[in-house]
Amino acid sequence: MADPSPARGPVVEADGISKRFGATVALSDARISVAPGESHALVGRNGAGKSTLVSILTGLQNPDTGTLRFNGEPAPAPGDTDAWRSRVACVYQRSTIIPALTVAENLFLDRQSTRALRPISWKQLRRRAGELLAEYGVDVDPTARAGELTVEQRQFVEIARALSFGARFIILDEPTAKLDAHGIEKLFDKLRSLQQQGVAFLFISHHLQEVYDLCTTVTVYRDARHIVTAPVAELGQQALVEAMTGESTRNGEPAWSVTDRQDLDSTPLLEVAGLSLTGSYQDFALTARPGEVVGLAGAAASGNVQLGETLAGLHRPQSGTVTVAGRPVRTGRVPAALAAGIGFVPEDRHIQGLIPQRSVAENATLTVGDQLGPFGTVLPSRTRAFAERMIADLDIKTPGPSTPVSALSGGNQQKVVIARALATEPHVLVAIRPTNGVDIKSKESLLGTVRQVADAGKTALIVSDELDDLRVCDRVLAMFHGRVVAEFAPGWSDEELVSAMEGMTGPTDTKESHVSHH
Ligand SMILES: Nc1ncnc2c1ncn2[C@@H]1O[C@H](COP(=O)(O)OP(=O)(O)OP(=O)(O)O)[C@@H](O)[C@H]1O
Repeated sequence: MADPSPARGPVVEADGISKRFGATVALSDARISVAPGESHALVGRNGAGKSTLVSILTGLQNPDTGTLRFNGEPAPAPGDTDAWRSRVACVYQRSTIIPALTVAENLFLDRQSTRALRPISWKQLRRRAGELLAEYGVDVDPTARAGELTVEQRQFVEIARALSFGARFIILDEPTAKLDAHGIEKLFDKLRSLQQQGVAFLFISHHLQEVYDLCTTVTVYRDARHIVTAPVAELGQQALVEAMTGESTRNGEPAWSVTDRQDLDSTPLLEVAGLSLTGSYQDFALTARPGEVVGLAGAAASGNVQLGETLAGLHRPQSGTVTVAGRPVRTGRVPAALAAGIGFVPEDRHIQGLIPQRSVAENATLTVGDQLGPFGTVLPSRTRAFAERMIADLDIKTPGPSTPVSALSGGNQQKVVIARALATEPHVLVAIRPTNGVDIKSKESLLGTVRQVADAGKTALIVSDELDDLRVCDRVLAMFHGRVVAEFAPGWSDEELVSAMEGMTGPTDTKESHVSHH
């Protein structure tokens, strides 16, 4: 349980931390210090060493060098799980909640200690779960199955569980990656109220706006090193990006700004008509031409993700047709979608995207169909050449094409997924939240790559609720509860698009030419 004595010094203080993995230096003489009750952001490009630091701060890995103290005292011995958990709580981007179990079971799962928190009967378990949830202000029924909760409710349960071991310090590693705007708002409210109770946090995010919204202090890592720690208020966005990239961004126009595109009147590459999937979306229609990047905007329950997945063959719609380059595509089958020329970037690279033990080159070139068959271990030179080009084009940080993707940082794994979708030279690229977990600089080059694909005469569909993803699009369809509620030409304002995604479709200003209702 929580140490009742007042905190002596920083909740965590790490100094001179170095860590190598083979030839890769993940951290080099890095440091971090978080004061009690502080909201501290840690930012850096993909592969900067953030996750490695998290694994060291939580006792999952030993640093090669350096010192680590919690509340002024040396870190617990490796493997003393209870001692680590009582000093530092952590919520990872990937949920550790088990959907088939109740909330109460999830809360008390995996407790090795025999101390007060361990209940004996179901009744007691439920009561203790209720108390625990109340303590952290989490309004969730302890008897509900975790799978029935919303993404943010599940995350709250996870936060409550992590803190229930007594720590007053929590690490949140890209906690907003799976949330829509509404969920993010709720998470931030929760974090602010925890902070008022004296909980400090270390917040990792690629969304710099979130850092400004939530945190008072920011630390920047670059290439395994500590670059700067400063009050958020003293470091403008430009200075922050410069610290992350080591380059000046002055007069840097974003690489993905949309230019005038008049040449879009050729035959459609993608035609969708009357597409419906019960419970997800109804009567969806779209005609997209070569050279076009179309955005499919929408919040969590809008159906936009299921629609993108349907185009990739992952769901069989109840009705409707999909046509690529004039040929009808058999729906509901991934190989058929691939063969028809639909390239796909899935939402969850862990589930649908990658084979972790395989190399960067293999993952970048294998298609979903290939995954089903046997696999050679020798890299053909063509595969290697393609992979090397992609590594350069997408700025993938890896020792080389034969490195297993499991050794890559999260953002760099995402880039491999994109490379793979492009490997088949698809007519139509369907990308779901393609820049999820990708740092700001790589985001530019990645969206620039999508733009190039379209400029080369293909069509791209970006399914996302990220405004930066949608800004690259030639037009954006906004979905709400399974239907397209508005269409926007370039030049839309954040407010009007966000309102449309939230189901408020009334024209909010006089730019009628940008909004047409269906
Ligand atoms: N288990 C491992 N084996 C080999 N290399 C690793 C391993 N874990 C991390 N690395 C390497 O260490 C470096 C730092 O990775 P880390 O995951 O800490 O980056 P990150 O800042 O969290 O990036 P991202 O924003 O993409 O999540 C990367 O070059 C990565 O490839």
